[in-house]
Amino acid sequence: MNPFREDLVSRSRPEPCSIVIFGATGDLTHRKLVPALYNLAVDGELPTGVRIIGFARRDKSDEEFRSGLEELNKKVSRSGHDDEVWSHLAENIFYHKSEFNDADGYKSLAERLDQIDEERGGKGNRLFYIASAPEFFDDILIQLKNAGLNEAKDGCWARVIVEKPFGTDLATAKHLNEVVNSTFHESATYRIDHYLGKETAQNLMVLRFANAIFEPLWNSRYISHMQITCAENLGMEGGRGGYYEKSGALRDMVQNHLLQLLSLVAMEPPTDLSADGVRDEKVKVIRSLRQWDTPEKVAENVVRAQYTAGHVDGKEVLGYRQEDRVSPESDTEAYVAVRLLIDTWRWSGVPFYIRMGKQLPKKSTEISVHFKDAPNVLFGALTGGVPGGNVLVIRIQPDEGISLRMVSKIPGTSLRLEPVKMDFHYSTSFGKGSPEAYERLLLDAIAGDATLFARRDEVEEAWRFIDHIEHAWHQSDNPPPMAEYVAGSWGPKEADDLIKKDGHDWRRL
Ligand SMILES: NC(=O)C1=CN([C@@H]2O[C@H](COP(=O)(O)OP(=O)(O)OC[C@H]3O[C@@H](n4cnc5c(N)ncnc54)[C@H](OP(=O)(O)O)[C@@H]3O)[C@@H](O)[C@H]2O)C=CC1
Ligand SMILES: O=C1O[C@H](COP(=O)(O)O)[C@@H](O)[C@H](O)[C@H]1O
Repeated sequence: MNPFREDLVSRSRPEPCSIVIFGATGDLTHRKLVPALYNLAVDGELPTGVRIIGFARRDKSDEEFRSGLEELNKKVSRSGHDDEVWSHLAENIFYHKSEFNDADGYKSLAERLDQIDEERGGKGNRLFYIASAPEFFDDILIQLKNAGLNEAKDGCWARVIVEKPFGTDLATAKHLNEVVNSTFHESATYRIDHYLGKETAQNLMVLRFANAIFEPLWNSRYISHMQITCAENLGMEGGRGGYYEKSGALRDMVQNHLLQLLSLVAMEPPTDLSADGVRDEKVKVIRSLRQWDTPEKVAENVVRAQYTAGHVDGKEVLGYRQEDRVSPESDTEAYVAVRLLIDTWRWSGVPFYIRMGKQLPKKSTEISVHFKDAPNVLFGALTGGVPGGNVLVIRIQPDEGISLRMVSKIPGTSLRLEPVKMDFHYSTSFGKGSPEAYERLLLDAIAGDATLFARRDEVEEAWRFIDHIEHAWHQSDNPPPMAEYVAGSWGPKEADDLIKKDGHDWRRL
């Protein structure tokens, strides 16, 4: 639910509904979606009368489906496993067996949904969650339409959540958008980006627009540059290599999650907090990105790399090209660093740097805002100054929080300066952990609030930017080279050079 003033946001209360999950025997449903619904139930936030209908092709009874979900919920739920809450939820879980392209399966789904509503007093609201591999997205949407399940009936609503990846380039994203919008109205379409559901990502707008002290400084006059880092200490575990080979770091993380974070940190204040009010401003940021539209510009502003064998968390790990389901000649990047410029009045001349990599020393995602140095006229003369004295760090995960680095006098009789840190940790300030991103996002979709979901134009603008880079890498005559870094290190030397060219360094995490 939108945390802001109720009278300023257009959304309704979460209502009873049937949530149909396509791909319900899969990993996402078991590890994320059902545990998220369970946690909402534990916190008393799930409206009574929410039903979950799993749709997949293998044979399973309702009971078998429930017990498989329960087994995993016990392992992964952030609030443990309460038998009473679970059994109440489980009474409302059903399984529907069908192939994604079988028209009869959707006809019988429609009948089953009506029957569940009739027996259990449901209203007929429907939330369709497409949690399948992307090659099935079209089929599922078209079959929903053919079965009339896309239409809101008798004062009820029908909405669709579409999982990532939302296309693999601009053309495929546009095609998918055509299919989605010919099936569901844009206002009933929820393109999920789980980074937008993370607590600190949501807090970005609050930090910027509910505190009078930051916004006056939030521009090229006071900010030297910003960095967005997403470090992961995993490689291609669990057979992910096959998927990753077709994706790579740029498409897997930058096109969606990291450009979404960039748009939140760089957008103008929205005129209101409605879904479109916020998304209108976010899309302007992505639309204003200077395009790296030649191989030369890509070589100058983007670094791609693969890891070689090394050690992460004290364990020996393989190089990217030796990973399961990865080609020994792979030209897929497991690391990317991009220098971005946003051609707006506010950000003229301020570089933004995004880096993302697998098999780095630790898992950490953060945004750092580096302020310009104070004039060097007073303390500089005595001490040499403290360059990079003011940095605001927004920790997205783990240890969610915000810190501000400032320069202080070291106690003593002489004038010596050193940076110190003011630190806010969610866990200690609020005394409780944050909900999982999927909890918040599922509840928002049930409540009809699309603020934290990507709109069609945002997705397409992001692909427009990414496509030029992918084109230079894979389709040009002089592709920029692939760099290397040792697994467990902080990335390739070329990425350090990229930021050093502007006189900056990556923040040490
Ligand atoms: N797993 C994760 O953590 C994340 C996943 N995602 C995205 O979510 C989506 C699903 O991922 P994930 O759960 O990992 O995938 P899985 O491969 O684990 O699950 C695929 C599901 O699709 C069903 N399925 C496949 N083919 C058919 C068919 N022809 N007809 C009916 N059902 C079929 C399978 O059913 P059956 O078992 O009956 O074959 C299974 O339920 C992907 O788009 C992925 O990118 C996004 C973020 C995180
Ligand atoms: O979407 C994806 O996200 C995960 C990282 O998510 P996080 O919430 O753990 O930060 C990433 O590992 C994966 O490759 C990507 O597909």
